[in-house]
Amino acid sequence: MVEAALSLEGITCTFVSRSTPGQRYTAVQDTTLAVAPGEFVSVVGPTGCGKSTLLNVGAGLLPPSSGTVKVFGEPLRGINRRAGYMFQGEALLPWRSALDNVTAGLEFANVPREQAQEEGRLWLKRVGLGGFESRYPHQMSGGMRKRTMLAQTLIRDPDIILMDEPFSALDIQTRQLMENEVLDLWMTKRRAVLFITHDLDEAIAMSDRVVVLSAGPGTHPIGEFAIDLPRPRDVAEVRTDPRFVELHAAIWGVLREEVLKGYAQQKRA
Ligand SMILES: Nc1ncnc2c1ncn2[C@@H]1O[C@H](COP(=O)(O)OP(=O)(O)OP(=O)(O)O)[C@@H](O)[C@H]1O
Repeated sequence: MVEAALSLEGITCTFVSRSTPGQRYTAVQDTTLAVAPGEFVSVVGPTGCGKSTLLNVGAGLLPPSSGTVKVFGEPLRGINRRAGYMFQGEALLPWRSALDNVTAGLEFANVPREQAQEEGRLWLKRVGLGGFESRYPHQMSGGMRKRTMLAQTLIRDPDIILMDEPFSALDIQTRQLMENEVLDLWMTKRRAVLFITHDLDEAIAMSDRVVVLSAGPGTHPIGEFAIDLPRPRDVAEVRTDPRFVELHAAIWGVLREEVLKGYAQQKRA
């Protein structure tokens, strides 16, 4: 069997309340999830169920209360250096130009400035931002900022790419363009991707496999679906494929109840 690029084994995450120290909340319970090298896996689940928590565990940003994280078979200690992480929100430094934001990771890795700048220009071109090197974040649209973040994440060529609802703030057209761009880049490099989304259409259109999480507390996987749609895919066109419709119905059958539970919990909170 091929060694998983990222493997979360029996992960439980319990948070202690800061305001009431005796109070605990188990967000994720006994979750096992693996991504093979070159595989694109999406995790879907109701809002607040623990998707970001799991991704933070995989990134090494949050040590689990129990369970093991392995990266290419090695137990993870500290930050996952083989992973690139694209966050949900804005993660650009406002005082740096697009180019200087993209090259930040290379700078921290002590890559000589000239080489970093050359690679940065290349990556900005790849994400459709050739000519926008000197723009500052406040001078760019939301879509341009997301493209810059994508280049910033991919420039270090990580073996594992962790993405937390990267396009949720974008309008649907820009979002689909970016989803296709990510798929094109992924097809050329075939890195392991763990992609978090609450959008089932996006998950099916992008992935090889979709994992469904239960509502919290004690979130855990309750379903797993292989997405056998042919590649290359266009995320807009693939939605009309009868197999897509079939998969959507099957996954929604599992997810629907959990979404309702998650919604009811949020209303109570
Ligand atoms: N550091 C923390 N301390 C206390 N509780 C936390 C902490 N981090 C997350 N939680 C709680 O754990 C649960 C899961 O949060 P998480 O952000 O992982 O959910 P999510 O599925 O990514 O949510 P969304 O879909 O809204 O982005 C939530 O109830 C959240 O309030």
